[in-house]
Amino acid sequence: MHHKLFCLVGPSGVGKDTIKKEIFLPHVISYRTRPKRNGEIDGVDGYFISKKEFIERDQRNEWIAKTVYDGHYYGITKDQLKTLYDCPMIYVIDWNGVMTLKESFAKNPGWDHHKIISIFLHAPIKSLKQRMISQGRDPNTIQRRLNQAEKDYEAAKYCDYIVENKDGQLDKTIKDIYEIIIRELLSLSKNY
Ligand SMILES: Nc1nc2c(ncn2[C@@H]2O[C@H](COP(=O)(O)OP(=O)(O)O)[C@@H](O)[C@H]2O)c(=O)[nH]1
Ligand SMILES: Nc1ncnc2c1ncn2[C@@H]1O[C@H](COP(=O)(O)OP(=O)(O)O)[C@@H](O)[C@H]1O
Repeated sequence: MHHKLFCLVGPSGVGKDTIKKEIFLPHVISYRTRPKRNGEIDGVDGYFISKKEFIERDQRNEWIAKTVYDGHYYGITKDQLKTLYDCPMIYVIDWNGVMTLKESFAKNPGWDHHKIISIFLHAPIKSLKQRMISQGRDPNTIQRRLNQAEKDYEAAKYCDYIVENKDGQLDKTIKDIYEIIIRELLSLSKNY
């Protein structure tokens, strides 16, 4: 039996990575082929690898929950989820990846896809833009991510929870997410 996997889903700039770091749970750190942003650390904010390595590992079927976002590849290996045997984890992932994970869990004995809990983080598009500008992200990348945001918002209707991350209210958002996590973990213990 494994623990619950809390997936943070949402458009760029909504605050997924910031919130992930504030939640006191082990993180699933994904491999990615996009360049490192200022201040990002390899092995902490992601494993930054080349497209060539990603494709080679793909040919060996190593990835589950892989995706392509803005021309870059992202994924994790099944082994990275072994921590779930000991405790719950948190994972920043897109809706594509949540679906792939659910399918993969459903096919594997001992893995329960109901234990994948998706939390959609929402903020209006003008906040996304302002937050990415404040981070000093490159203007072209910001524009491409804002174009993609329309599509990212659609995932909200499929997620288990929607949390609004209002401007200047990060603490409230974190509290809301902790409440969800605690509620979900209590329901897990009741089911045992
Ligand atoms: N399916 C999948 N999506 C991922 C993974 N890692 C990150 N993502 C998603 O890829 C997208 C881009 O992530 P990132 O480059 O960090 O950009 P940001 O959302 O602008 O911070 C986001 O929607 C993430 O949720 C992964 O391992 N699998
Ligand atoms: N509630 C909030 N109000 C204002 N700024 C926020 C809030 N939440 C996050 N931010 C800021 O928005 C920026 C984008 O957050 P980030 O976690 O990188 O987003 P994502 O991972 O979803 O792309 C960061 O500079 C972060 O500090």
